[in-house]
Parts: sequence; C-alpha cells; structure tokens
Amino acid sequence: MHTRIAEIQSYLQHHDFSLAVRRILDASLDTADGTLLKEAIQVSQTYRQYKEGELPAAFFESANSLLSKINAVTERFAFQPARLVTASEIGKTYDSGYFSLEPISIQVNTGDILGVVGENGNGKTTLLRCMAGQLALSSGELDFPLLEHPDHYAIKHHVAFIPQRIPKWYGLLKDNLHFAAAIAGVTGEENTTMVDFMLERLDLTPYAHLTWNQISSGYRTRFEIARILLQKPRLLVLDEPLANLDINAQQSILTDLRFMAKSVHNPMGILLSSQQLHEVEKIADTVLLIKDGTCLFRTGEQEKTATAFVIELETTANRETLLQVLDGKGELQFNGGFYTITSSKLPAQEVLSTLVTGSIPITYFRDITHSTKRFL
Ligand SMILES: Nc1ncnc2c1ncn2[C@@H]1O[C@H](COP(=O)(O)OP(=O)(O)OP(=O)(O)O)[C@@H](O)[C@H]1O
Repeated sequence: MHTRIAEIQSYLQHHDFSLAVRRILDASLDTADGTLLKEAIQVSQTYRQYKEGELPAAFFESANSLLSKINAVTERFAFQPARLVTASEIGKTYDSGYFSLEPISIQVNTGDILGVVGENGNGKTTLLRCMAGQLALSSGELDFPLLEHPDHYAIKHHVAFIPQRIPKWYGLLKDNLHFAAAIAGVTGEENTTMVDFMLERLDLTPYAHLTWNQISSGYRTRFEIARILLQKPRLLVLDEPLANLDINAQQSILTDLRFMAKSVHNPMGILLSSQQLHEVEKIADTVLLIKDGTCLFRTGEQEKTATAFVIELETTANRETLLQVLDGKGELQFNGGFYTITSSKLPAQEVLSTLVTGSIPITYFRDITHSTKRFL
C-alpha cells in the first residue's frame, strides 16, 4: 500500500473524516483520471450530507474502493521538486522615498511554502508584489528558471497573486469558476468536473449559487483560491490569506495549501504573508521575518545559533511565585498578557516540568526558541 493511501485510510479509521475526504480529493486529482475524480466528488458530497450525523456504510465502502483504485496507479504520485523562482538581492524603494525594502535573496522550489511574517507596514506586501512581478524592482533580479520565456506575459500567466482584499465579482460564484476554468482552456465535461471538484475541495458547494454580496469575506477568500487554482499557477502568492478566516478555517486552509503545493497534477511554490506566526510556522518550509523593510530572521539559519531557550507562558500565578519556582534558572518578563521565560540553562521540557512540579497552573505554554516570535 502506497504511504499516501495508507495515511488516508488511517484518517478514516480514526474518524478524521474532513481531512480524509480532502486528501481523497487531492489524491484522485493526481491520478488525472476523470472517472476517479467524479467518484471522489461523490464521496465528498456524501460526507457533507451526513457531516452532522452518522456516516452510512456506503460512504466507507465507496471511499475504500476509490482508495484501492487510486493505489493501483501509485507510480503517478512521484512528486519531483524543481527550481521555480530565484530572487537575487531584490530591493524596492517607492517613489515617495518613505519606505525601502532592503535587498533580499529568496529561492522558491515547487512544493515549497515560504511564509513572510511581520507587523503592519513593515514591507510584507511589497516583498510579495516584487516576487509576483507586480512591482518594478529598484535593484536585483528575478529569475523564473521553469518558464521558457519569462517575459511579462508568461509571469502574469504563471504567477497568481491573491490580494488581501478580494476584488468583487459579478454573477453567481459557480459561473465565475466555470469561466475561470474555460479561460485556462478547460472545456466541456472536464470543465464541469473541475468546477465541482474545486467547489468540494474548498468547501464552497453550499455557496455555489450565491453572489458576492451573499457570502462572507472568508468564503470570498476560498472562492478566490478556487478560481486561481483552476488556472494552474506555478507560483501562488497570497497576501494575508488568513485575515478573513476563523481559526478552524485557518488551520484547514494552511494544511490544504501544504498538500496542494506538492500536488503531482499541478505542483506549485507558495508564498504567503501573515500575522499568524505560529500557524504559518507550522506549515512553511521557511519563514522570513520582515521588520522595517529588512529581513531580520529566516528560520533554518539563525535559529541554529540560538543561545537561550525562550518560552511563552500564560498562568494565573503571580510573578513572585513564578520567580520562586524558577529559582534563578530563567529570566522572566511580563507583557500584560503572558510571561516570557528566557533560560540559558533549561530547555523547554525541563522548564515545563519545573513549573508543573512547582504547582504552577498553566493555561498556555509554547516553546518559541526557534520561532520568529522571539524577535517581536
Ligand atoms: N505604492 C506605494 N507607494 C508608496 N509607499 C507605499 C506603497 N505601497 C506601500 N507603501 C509603503 O510601504 C510600507 C510597507 O507597506 P507594505 O504594505 O509592504 O507593508 P505590510 O507589512 O504588508 O503591511 P500590512 O501588514 O499592514 O499589510 C508602508 O509604509 C507603506 O505606506
């Protein structure tokens, strides 16, 4: 059994149905077989119908039967990363002269997710728009090795940029998706199947016949992702995609992006900006922290040189009790919401066991030693 299929079966066995169904849709897409794709859409529709109640035996039968068929074509699942974009020392100074993005070098391969984090106004959007070829660079070079003729037209065609504010569309959501697929050359029955697939994949089916005014901003973001994916971009650039989503949707969209990037059908590089550091750090291969237009920290590099362990803690215990329990093993800071413990002596687990042994009530604990969070 192919590991990917075994993983999906395990999700089913452990009742992680939503995840299993999304993975079944992805796996069926990678077979490039329209019949399997339609079966996967059916499985997803059945799941949605029974979501709140007990799933019927027929759901498990069709899901498992489909997984066996997908497993039989496993050789098509070999994902091969390729160099997609190389940015060499790219920089941008706006004409107003008030803000400069300092030269920065970035490499994105297909399958990679690169997260750009930082506080408001520090240059995340500027960097993303430079990478998407939307802004004229003041310095440096962008190279798209995968594109034969990386001219303006090719970059516009292969690089998709999803802005923070989704532009308004007219008509029904579903019709717009059919149109987007048709523009990408997907016609006839394939157009219908691909739109049904995207509606299921992005959880949009119940909203298919609604208009812009009738759906929430979170679902507009999902619509825009579906629309863009139908155009099969090589590089997907998302500016603050999590801003309009609730916490559960944030988690599932990020996990989905992780899988979509490594799709065999349409492998992509993904670049996204966000204020949600921890969520992005969970799924991104590399995270860049941008401050005042400069890359202050890049995961995987400086983190190796971290000399102290840093922990974030939320507790009802007061500072005096904490200091007593820590007994000089860590420095304590309070920002009004939570404490930060910096210790050159104790790694996170030992700080945790010291706190537990000292009967400190803990409502939140996170090791941020390797997180961009410690720089904010
Ligand atoms: N077209 C422009 N012309 C002049 N200055 C600009 C332009 N676009 C952005 N800026 C300035 O560049 C700086 C960085 O903005 P940018 O939108 O890149 O930051 P950001 O980190 O994405 O912020 P946010 O999280 O608020 O979206 C800001 O000071 C902004 O005012």
